[in-house]
Amino acid sequence: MQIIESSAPGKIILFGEHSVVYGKTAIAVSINLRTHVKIIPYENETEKQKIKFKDLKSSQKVIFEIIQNNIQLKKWNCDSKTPQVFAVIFKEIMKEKILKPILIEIESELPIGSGLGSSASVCVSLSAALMKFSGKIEIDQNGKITKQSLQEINKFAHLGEKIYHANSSGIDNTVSTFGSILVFNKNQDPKFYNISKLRSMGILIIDTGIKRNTAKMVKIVSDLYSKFPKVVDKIFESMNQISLESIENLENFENLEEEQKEEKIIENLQQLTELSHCLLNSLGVGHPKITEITQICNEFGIKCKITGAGGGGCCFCLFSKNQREKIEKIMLKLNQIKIKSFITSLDKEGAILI
Ligand SMILES: Nc1ncnc2c1ncn2[C@@H]1O[C@H](COP(=O)(O)OP(=O)(O)OP(=O)(O)O)[C@@H](O)[C@H]1O
Ligand SMILES: C[C@@](O)(CCO)CC(=O)[O-]
Repeated sequence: MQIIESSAPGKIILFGEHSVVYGKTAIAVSINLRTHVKIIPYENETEKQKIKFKDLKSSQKVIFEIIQNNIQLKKWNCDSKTPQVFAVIFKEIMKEKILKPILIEIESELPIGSGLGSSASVCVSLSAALMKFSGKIEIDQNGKITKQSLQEINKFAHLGEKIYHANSSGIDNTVSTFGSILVFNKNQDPKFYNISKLRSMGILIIDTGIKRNTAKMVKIVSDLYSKFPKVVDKIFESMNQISLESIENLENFENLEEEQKEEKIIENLQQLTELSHCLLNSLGVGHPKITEITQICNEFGIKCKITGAGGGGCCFCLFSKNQREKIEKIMLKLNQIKIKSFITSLDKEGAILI
């Protein structure tokens, strides 16, 4: 058997994190930082699967044993839920198939537990690789995974995401599976926009360095919602409206020249990200470090927003070609106070096999 390799992107949520869990519309985009999975035939040991987290400490190596086609977690000296996620996706995809011993390696370009969808990209790339391993994946004549197989990958990946946090809306795995600009409502079919609409848009990612856990942040919002349902629902509704406004914005300005049109769209998106950020703060998922970062960005007239669950992790600024100089100044200033930042861009590619 040959080595199987897959990858899937991380994401930022432009609008509607948290409210999306309650059935509101949100917008996410895939970014060009990816998680890579390798399945390597493992010749020496029989009846064993190993999974290696290249980004986590080497002691956090897990051994699975297959006993009568059932996966047992034999050694699990690791506080990540990834072994459990792997076991569930593996069982679901492999079903009754005879298993060959394999080594699975997971490695990511994404900061982990930081709002860039690291867990979803693990679930998606793992599902894609295991689908290939099981021989169930369909590839079209351009060598791409077919839409139908992507839908299956997404379904398996969502099972994994639900282990990381039970209340997963499915937005992170969906954007990681299909890529592009995703309009997501968990009660409707997903809709995608071509990223050529925002070809020149840059994204500055700023990492507070504060690790947090999506499940805990989702719980904070759910507690607030239980206490003040009428108030919080109004906040969710405003967030929903911001998403709808941004879709209109993407579809507007047909009468303008391409470049002017993109400038206008980005300008409006920036204003909407500021509104969205304030609403997230009101839900209790902000952090003093993010407030400090937001103020620095404001000094240069640039808007900054939380992405994902909040409570630390990463925040981002959207910028147009003309704002590049300001962004570089922000990066310099952040660097002086030891805050890491980097520039990335949209990536239209979702899950792929290499
Ligand atoms: N490269 C990786 N290798 C192994 N496990 C990983 C890797 N990346 C992420 N994980 C798992 O995902 C968990 C982080 O998931 P979590 O949902 O809290 O954050 P996130 O996905 O980065 O953020 P968000 O859901 O807000 O976008 C980690 O604690 C780890 O268990
Ligand atoms: C916080 C949240 O809305 C987004 C996490 O990236 C959770 C979810 O939608 O599953």
